[in-house]
Amino acid sequence: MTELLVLDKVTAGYGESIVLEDVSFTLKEGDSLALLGRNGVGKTSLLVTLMGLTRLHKGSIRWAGGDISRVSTHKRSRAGLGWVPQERHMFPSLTVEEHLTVVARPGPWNLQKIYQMFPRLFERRNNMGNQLSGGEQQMVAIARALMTNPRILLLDEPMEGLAPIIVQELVRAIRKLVQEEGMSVIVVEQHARLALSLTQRAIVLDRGRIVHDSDSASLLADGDKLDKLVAVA
Ligand SMILES: Nc1ncnc2c1ncn2[C@@H]1O[C@H](COP(=O)(O)OP(=O)(O)OP(=O)(O)O)[C@@H](O)[C@H]1O
Repeated sequence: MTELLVLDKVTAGYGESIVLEDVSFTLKEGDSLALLGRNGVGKTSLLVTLMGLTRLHKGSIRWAGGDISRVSTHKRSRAGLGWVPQERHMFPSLTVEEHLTVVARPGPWNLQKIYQMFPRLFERRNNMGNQLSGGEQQMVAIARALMTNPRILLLDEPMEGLAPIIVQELVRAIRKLVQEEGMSVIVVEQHARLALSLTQRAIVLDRGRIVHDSDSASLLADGDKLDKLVAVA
């Protein structure tokens, strides 16, 4: 399969300050990557950099064969980068269904397919954005990104702050996306073991640099190493 995303020695940050250094990796269509590391090591900044919202000091980002290093966020989104930021950005005056239809772009993901993936959103389709639980908001955020028919989903801590029962529902949906739909994903997650169980590959960042890159299963199997790298209990 051809390369979908290629980061080549990416050094980026906010203004003059650098938070990512010399970051290189390649993903192919259908790859799933867990992006792990302690708080503040640059995981969110990496997703934000893919969307063109930091200052790229050095290196390049290639997407589907073209250089997008200097391309606007809007164009990256149109080119198939589906970003689900940590803040869920619900509109209180829009229903669930309106949240989905306003961003729809042609492709396999439509309302019917979304409601199959998230039956709870079908039940809540006429509820307003401010009448949803945190978990339901997260589902809307993911569903909204899917409605743009992206070629990759960038998920920033999708399980954060959610009740265990909802986490299970989300995990099922993300697993289905990755394993059955073949969706390419990068998932940033504090719950390292959960993220590793959902993905094929894992990259660990420390102070903006890649300090580990392997398949997810082998990192999951090496608990000592994982704990050292991400300091989970
Ligand atoms: N908008 C910003 N302006 C300036 N510095 C920022 C900005 N956002 C993040 N940073 C800094 O960049 C570094 C990396 O932060 P980032 O949020 O990417 O880390 P993270 O690994 O996602 O952490 P967390 O798990 O806490 O979200 C931190 O030192 C942070 O203070």
